[in-house]
Amino acid sequence: MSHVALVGYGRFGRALGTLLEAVGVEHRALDPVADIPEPLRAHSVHELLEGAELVVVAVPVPQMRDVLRSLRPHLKPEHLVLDVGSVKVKPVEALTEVLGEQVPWVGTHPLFGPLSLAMAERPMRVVLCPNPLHPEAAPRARRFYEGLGCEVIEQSPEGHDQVMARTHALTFFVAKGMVDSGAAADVPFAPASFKALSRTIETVRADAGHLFNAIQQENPFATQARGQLLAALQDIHRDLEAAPTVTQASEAAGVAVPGLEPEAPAPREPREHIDALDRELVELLARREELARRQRRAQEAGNEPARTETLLAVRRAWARELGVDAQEVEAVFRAVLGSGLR
Ligand SMILES: O=C(O)C(=O)C[C@]1(C(=O)O)C=C[C@@H](O)C=C1
Repeated sequence: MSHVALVGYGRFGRALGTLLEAVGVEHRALDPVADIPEPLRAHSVHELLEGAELVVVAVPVPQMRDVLRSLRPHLKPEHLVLDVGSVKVKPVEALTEVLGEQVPWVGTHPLFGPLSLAMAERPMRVVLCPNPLHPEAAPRARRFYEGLGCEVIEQSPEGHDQVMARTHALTFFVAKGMVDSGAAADVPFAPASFKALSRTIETVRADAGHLFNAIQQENPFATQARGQLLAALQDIHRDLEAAPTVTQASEAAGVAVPGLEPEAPAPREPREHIDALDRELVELLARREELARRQRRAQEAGNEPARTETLLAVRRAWARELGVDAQEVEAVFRAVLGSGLR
């Protein structure tokens, strides 16, 4: 494949570059503000696009239209332009308006980012929004993403944004509420149920605001989803305040109490939990294999046996900490290190 042109080298552009490198796809990047390593840096739009087939626009959604306008005079019908924004209705409007029928384009949303890529999380999913102006663009984009190891889901821009309003936007909304109200600050311990949200809370804290604003303000369905959530929370709050106990409140107002509903799911058998855990173990082995491959590429050849001994000693210590037989755990890791999965 000819090289991929990355327009924008922020958090996502850079992370995508690493993924391209991992699968051996050459890329070049242009960004007036980001630090781009010299071998990858294009010094002009002309240099960026020359010889490229795929042009990935990885800029904040509010800048998309202007960036597309500045690229437009340099784009040719041989190019394929993809955006990677977290919302789809507005970027697709900008693509339609600026590139129209002349230059092939398609809207896409990779449902992963720098954090999940750094941890080699799988599956990597991408939503693709085919458009009638360029029916051949979606299959080309699908081939590109599948070549990177992604699963591709096709959706309309509206369908995509409706789902994102109820998932992405609301999760970040709740997480930001917890950050801003101080609820999530310096918790000394937390129950397991908090863990699912804690990653989003960390993302909200690390985000300079671009991601949060894009998924809330650039999604035409987010206002309504937030309003519905707030109304539901107000109702729940009012019911809780009005009723003396949870059980009485649920009987009076229909608040669902897990486990008390007649159709509460039956607890899973240990066998099913074991199957689920084993599936997770296999997924973890796949991620470990990928990270180990990256580590081998990054690190200089050194004293392998000494490294292995240190690694095993740490795992034996973890085993003791968790009350598992240290020798058994060592044997498992020796098997992993000795297998093709290392
Ligand atoms: O993996 C990360 O670093 C992310 O934050 C990924 C994440 C998210 O899960 O919120 C961020 C924005 C994208 O639109 C999709 C995924």
